[in-house]
Amino acid sequence: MTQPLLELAGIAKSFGPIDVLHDICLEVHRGEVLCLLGDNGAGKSTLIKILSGVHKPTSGTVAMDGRPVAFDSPRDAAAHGIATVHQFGGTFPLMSIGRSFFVGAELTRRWGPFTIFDRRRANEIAVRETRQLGITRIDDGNRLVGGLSGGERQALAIARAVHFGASVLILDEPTAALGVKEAAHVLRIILQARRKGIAVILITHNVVHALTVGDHFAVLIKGAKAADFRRGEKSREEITDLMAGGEHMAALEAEIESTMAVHDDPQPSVDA
Ligand SMILES: Nc1ncnc2c1ncn2[C@@H]1O[C@H](COP(=O)(O)OP(=O)(O)OP(=O)(O)O)[C@@H](O)[C@H]1O
Repeated sequence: MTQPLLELAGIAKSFGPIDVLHDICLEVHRGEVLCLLGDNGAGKSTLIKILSGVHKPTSGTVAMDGRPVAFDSPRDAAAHGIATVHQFGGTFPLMSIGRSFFVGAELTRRWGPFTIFDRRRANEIAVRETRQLGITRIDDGNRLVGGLSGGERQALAIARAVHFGASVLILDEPTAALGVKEAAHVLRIILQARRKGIAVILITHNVVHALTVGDHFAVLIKGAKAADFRRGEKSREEITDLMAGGEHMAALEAEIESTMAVHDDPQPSVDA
């Protein structure tokens, strides 16, 4: 296989006496979707915070294109091409679409002796880039971000990351708060980003969503990598069990069903 775009070797993270991540080794390639799976508290957010420059690892190395990198801040990680989109798109509800698209990288133009924000061009680009991802309902860059649906906000945030040249796109639970149709749209956008050669890291609790778009899967259990496999190597049931920390969900399901059966049993009728 080609050289990974992103390579984690022996990453560990402790917060004081609390060891949260242990010896995580992972490779992410261009044009692939890595699904990072795991139960609540498994360490997924901590790992992506290391990748997005929020936390520094206690030990271990991160390399991009074979060269070690260390991120001093989220801005530094972004400068290395790592974009992180959070559950609600991380956008600003009271800003217009165009302005939020260019936040931190304002497009300007001259107006007499002044330099001012180029609202018309910003709106034009934001709308065009988002529409290119198939969100055709976004047609006016002056609209407030707060008026967009959850899926549209995700699309806007992903379009922004793509526009600013992200090579790694980290999506933290992008479909968690969405209905079926909107989630499908976001999954389609993830595939579009993959087609552009972007390495996508998708954090999700939804096995169906992961299986729909994932090429590669890593499961964290209690801060350690418990499994690392490629599409087709494990069944949905096996993945669900792994995500539940290795406990057999099938056994739990059978238990629930038998309890429900007792409750559903029709009461014997008492004839007077
Ligand atoms: N700053 C911190 N200080 C101490 N402990 C922390 C800190 N951040 C995270 N932890 C602990 O690390 C563990 C992993 O947390 P993390 O948020 O990374 O898990 P997660 O897999 O993202 O969970 P979820 O799916 O619920 O978001 C948890 O037990 C959490 O309490």
